[in-house]
Amino acid sequence: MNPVVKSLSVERALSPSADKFLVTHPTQAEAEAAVRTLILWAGDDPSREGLAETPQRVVKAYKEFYKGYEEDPDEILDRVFEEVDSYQDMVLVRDIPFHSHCEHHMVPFVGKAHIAYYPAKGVVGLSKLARIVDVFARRLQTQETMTAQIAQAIDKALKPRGVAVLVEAEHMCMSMRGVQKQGSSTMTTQYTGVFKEPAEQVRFFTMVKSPGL
Ligand SMILES: Nc1nc2c(ncn2[C@@H]2O[C@H](COP(=O)(O)OP(=O)(O)OP(=O)(O)O)[C@@H](O)[C@H]2O)c(=O)[nH]1
Ligand SMILES: [Zn+2]
Repeated sequence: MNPVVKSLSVERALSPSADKFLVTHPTQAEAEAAVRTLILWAGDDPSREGLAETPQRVVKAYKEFYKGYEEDPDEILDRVFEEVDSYQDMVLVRDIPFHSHCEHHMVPFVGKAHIAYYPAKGVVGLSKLARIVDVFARRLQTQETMTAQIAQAIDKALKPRGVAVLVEAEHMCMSMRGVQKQGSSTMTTQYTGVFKEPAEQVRFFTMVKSPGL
């Protein structure tokens, strides 16, 4: 057995949202040791001055990159405002920037999400839609999974007449390594409810791509 895994003493769920998978969570010292191993793997000396504190910094940065595992989308979307004078048309928040990491290479993919919904019983705070993007972006992801998860979370919490999510991103694993195609972008969409109608998808796409402020 891998000695790092063997030495782990505490087993606990990584986060409430990951409770399906009971994850063995390493200690900070174990995580830092793993970074030192990767520095050696890259071909450098982890004890030299410039790298001595790097494992500590990387582990701290990972807390930010993967903060989404500790966050609960239901809690974020908990507050619904019902007093909107029977507003029923589409609500669209577009150009929500995000950084995520692909689960295949743990390399960033960076882009924008656009989220629309048709309210049924009320609306959510606009910032909450942007927060939902980060909940799922700050995990190891595929773009497809992230797109679907954003739509499902909004659908579940708000029960709107429909949700549309469009995500566009550049994957660094396709630009800085591997096939090395800089500038290519990937678009993914997920539609529920009334957005399954092609005419609604056209309206959504037209609004997303219309000239901005
Ligand atoms: N569908 C999907 N694929 C992704 C995403 N992020 C990265 N990938 C792809 O995951 C694939 C992994 O392919 P593998 O053949 O297992 O790994 P690899 O040898 O590193 O592949 P190359 O990137 O082609 O060098 C690659 O084609 C990546 O482009 C994503 O969000 N969605
Ligand atoms: Zn990748």
